[in-house]
Amino acid sequence: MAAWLSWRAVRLGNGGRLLPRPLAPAPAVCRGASRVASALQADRPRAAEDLPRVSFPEFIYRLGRSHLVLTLKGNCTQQSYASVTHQIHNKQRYGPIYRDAMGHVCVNSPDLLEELLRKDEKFPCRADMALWKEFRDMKGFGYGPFTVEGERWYNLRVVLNKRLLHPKDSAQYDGVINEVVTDFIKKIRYLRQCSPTGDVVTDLANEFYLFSLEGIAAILFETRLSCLEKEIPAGTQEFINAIALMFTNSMAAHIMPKWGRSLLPHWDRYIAGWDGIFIFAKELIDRKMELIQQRLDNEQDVEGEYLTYLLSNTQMSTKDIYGSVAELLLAGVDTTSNTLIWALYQLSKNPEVQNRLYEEVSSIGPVDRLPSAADVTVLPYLRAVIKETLRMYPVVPTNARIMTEKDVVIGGYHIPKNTTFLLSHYAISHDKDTFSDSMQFRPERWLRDGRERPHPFGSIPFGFGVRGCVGRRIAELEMYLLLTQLIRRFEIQPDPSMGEVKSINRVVLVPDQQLNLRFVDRRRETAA
Ligand code: HEM
Repeated sequence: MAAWLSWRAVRLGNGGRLLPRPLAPAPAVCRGASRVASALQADRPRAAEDLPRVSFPEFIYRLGRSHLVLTLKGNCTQQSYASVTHQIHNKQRYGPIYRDAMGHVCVNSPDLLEELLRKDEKFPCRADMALWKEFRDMKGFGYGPFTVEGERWYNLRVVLNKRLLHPKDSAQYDGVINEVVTDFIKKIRYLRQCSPTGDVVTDLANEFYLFSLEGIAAILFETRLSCLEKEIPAGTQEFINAIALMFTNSMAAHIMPKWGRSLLPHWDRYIAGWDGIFIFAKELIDRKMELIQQRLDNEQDVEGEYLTYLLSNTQMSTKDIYGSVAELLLAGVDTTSNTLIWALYQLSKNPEVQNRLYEEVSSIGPVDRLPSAADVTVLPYLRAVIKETLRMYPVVPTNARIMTEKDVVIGGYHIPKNTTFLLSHYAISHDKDTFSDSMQFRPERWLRDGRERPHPFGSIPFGFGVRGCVGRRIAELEMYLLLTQLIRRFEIQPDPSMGEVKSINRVVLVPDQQLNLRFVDRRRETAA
């Protein structure tokens, strides 16, 4: 997901606006943290030009180096454009607030992140979504939660939040998620049987991708896509290919000037990708509309979950429903799938954590009793495992905000409106001052057992405030239910052929290599 979160931001700059005159005399020329500290101490805010700035040659050098490393590892595609550790390096070199080579203001400490997000506007703006809007305008589709802005966005969120975000509402999806989890476990058993040792599942990223797609589609469309069958239906596979086509050509489509669109193939591929996504979503929505109409014609009650709610209980137009459902679907796949990959990877490397988790999830009863949403809310260690996974691997490593209404003072600097702020979530959640042993997987740090709580803005993987993630509750439920079922049945062990897996930034944080793990049956397991 989340191409929208940072690619757009990379292009925006400060909206072309010239920075205003300094409000206070410029400080002596010095770099990095000491300069920021002097701004923080100043009575009056300093000008944005006084912020330390990453030089263009340095930016190019780092970009080139990370591409070279990934290329040498055979892992450089159009999407892998930067190592995420540059955030940590930049903080060490420039301090907690600085400008990058494009002029965006990078916020890189929990305190400044809190200061910025608490000053967010009534209708927060994440980034310019011009290119996404262009497709929707071309084809007559409405805007979804990522593309709509201002009061219209707010009104849309009121509708979308209702059946997704409130814990009580999201809990109703545990039945449908459990069905998907059960099929996923069958698939895992089948796949490991196919391995020479009978217990290794290879390329887990692909399997979790299919799981997440099946799960989110089951919730949104109230329809199973059969992603977890041995043979994926042709239409579903075309849809998966369309998502990949759109994302792999997004970067080029963003960078190229309009006149280049007819000369290079990327624009047409980008549009073809969106077409595939919308054709698929539209077909499923249209089918549901027909069913609802039939029931209404027969004077029967209309029952169902999310799509039925959107179609029959809200004032949304059909074209807006197409737009919203497509965006929800896109946002709901890479995010949960990558988080699950990282969770299993860390559990395989930390058997003592896995044992503690196993003890906890076993407490809910026999392995063949499906866990409910209510069960998982009382499993603090399970929740801590997911929280710690998202701290170490924030799926969206860089988020963005633009203050569109007025200038803002952050960290003692006066930042003009329409400047893009890049929020360095990866570095912030690895900050040694906030998290001791910040490179270690320590779920305990999140337990409410009397220990000191980490800074509330140290790790905010779902964002913050009214524009925060709308899918948070169902993503958490999916991850809790899947982990509960997996850990009760299997001991997850590293595959000896695998070395250390590092994260790279492909807009979402992904492993730098294929992940294979061993799924070994637990001795206490009773169900088949
Ligand atoms: C581990 C799972 C997930 C993570 C870590 C995650 C993270 C995020 C983050 C960081 C944002 C930006 C928030 C902000 O700017 O303050 C976001 C927005 C969003 N997410 Fe998620 N997400 C996840 C799963 C999902 C799922 C399953 C869905 C779909 C149901 C979803 C739908 C959305 C949408 C529609 C937005 C845009 C909201 C808006 O602009 O109003 N996300 N997500």
